[in-house]
Amino acid sequence: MAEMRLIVTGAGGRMGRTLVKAIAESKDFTLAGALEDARSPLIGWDAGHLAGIGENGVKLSGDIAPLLANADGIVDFTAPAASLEYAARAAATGKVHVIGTTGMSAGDDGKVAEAAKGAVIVKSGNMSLGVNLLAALTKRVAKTLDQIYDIEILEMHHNQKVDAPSGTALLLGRAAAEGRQIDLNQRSVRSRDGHTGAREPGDIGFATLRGGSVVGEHTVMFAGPAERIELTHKAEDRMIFARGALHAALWAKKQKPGLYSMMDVLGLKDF
Ligand SMILES: NC(=O)C1=CN([C@@H]2O[C@H](COP(=O)(O)OP(=O)(O)OC[C@H]3O[C@@H](n4cnc5c(N)ncnc54)[C@H](OP(=O)(O)O)[C@@H]3O)[C@@H](O)[C@H]2O)C=CC1
Ligand SMILES: O=C(O)C1=N[C@H](C(=O)O)C[C@H](O)C1
Repeated sequence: MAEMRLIVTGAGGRMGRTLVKAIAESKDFTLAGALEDARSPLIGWDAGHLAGIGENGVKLSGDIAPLLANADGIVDFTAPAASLEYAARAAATGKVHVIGTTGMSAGDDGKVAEAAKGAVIVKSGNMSLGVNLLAALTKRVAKTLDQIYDIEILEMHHNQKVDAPSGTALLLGRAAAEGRQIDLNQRSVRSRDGHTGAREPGDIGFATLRGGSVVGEHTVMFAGPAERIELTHKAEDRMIFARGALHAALWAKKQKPGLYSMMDVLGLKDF
């Protein structure tokens, strides 16, 4: 089988460097380009060097246009504005676009859905098998237990993370809401401070911790009378996200244009 040629965006970032390494470790992919913001001081640096695997001859560039003709897809862990631009480029050229970027607004999600009319887009707040399995379990438990069990989602990440709650926490919240057949937007409590009053039954609460070098930890709690059920995932290495994203890219190559999630990729939608 021919290798899939992938452009990695944000190639100087934590996930970009991990993706460059994951691509080098797999026989299924070739690095077709490495991008950073055009104003980045990393433009011109060697992507392999930055990833700690030795020079690979792919220099970081600030312009995706000339790279697209020789690529099958884009793997993108950057920032919301950048991912919207790459989604539009993917749609215009019919390339696969795997989006791991979190912190997008509802309006941003609408633009991604629009772009997915012309491209196969896989977007997920977490590309790991473990978290997507956790989401499937969360949905099932939320459906089984009645509303007397309060749902709270706790996450912790490293001190450089810029968005909260994490994309994963929101993904787990949506899974819980789906299990309970409620609208997360109507029932989510993102922060508590001061005299908040008692907890409203049926709300889904989010709590955020930031510190140190934590890759990503998430717990969904079902707190009932005299007992508590907790489902937890702890990411120990960003490689789990990178390998998930590459798996998604290969899967996407065989799909029709549309917007897909990792639950589609992993066959967990009807779990
Ligand atoms: N879905 C998942 O499984 C996972 C998702 N993530 C998400 O991925 C995103 C990135 O995370 P992380 O790697 O830790 O963050 P980093 O800040 O380390 O990396 C992001 C990189 O993207 C660069 N960038 C910004 N704008 C552009 C642009 N227009 N074109 C190309 N590159 C650009 C940034 O450059 P600069 O610093 O100069 O702005 C930076 O180097 C976050 O939203 C995070 O939440 C992370 C891990 C897993
Ligand atoms: O920014 C990160 O680091 C991570 N972001 C994703 C999120 O927002 O959930 C996934 C992972 O937890 C790491």
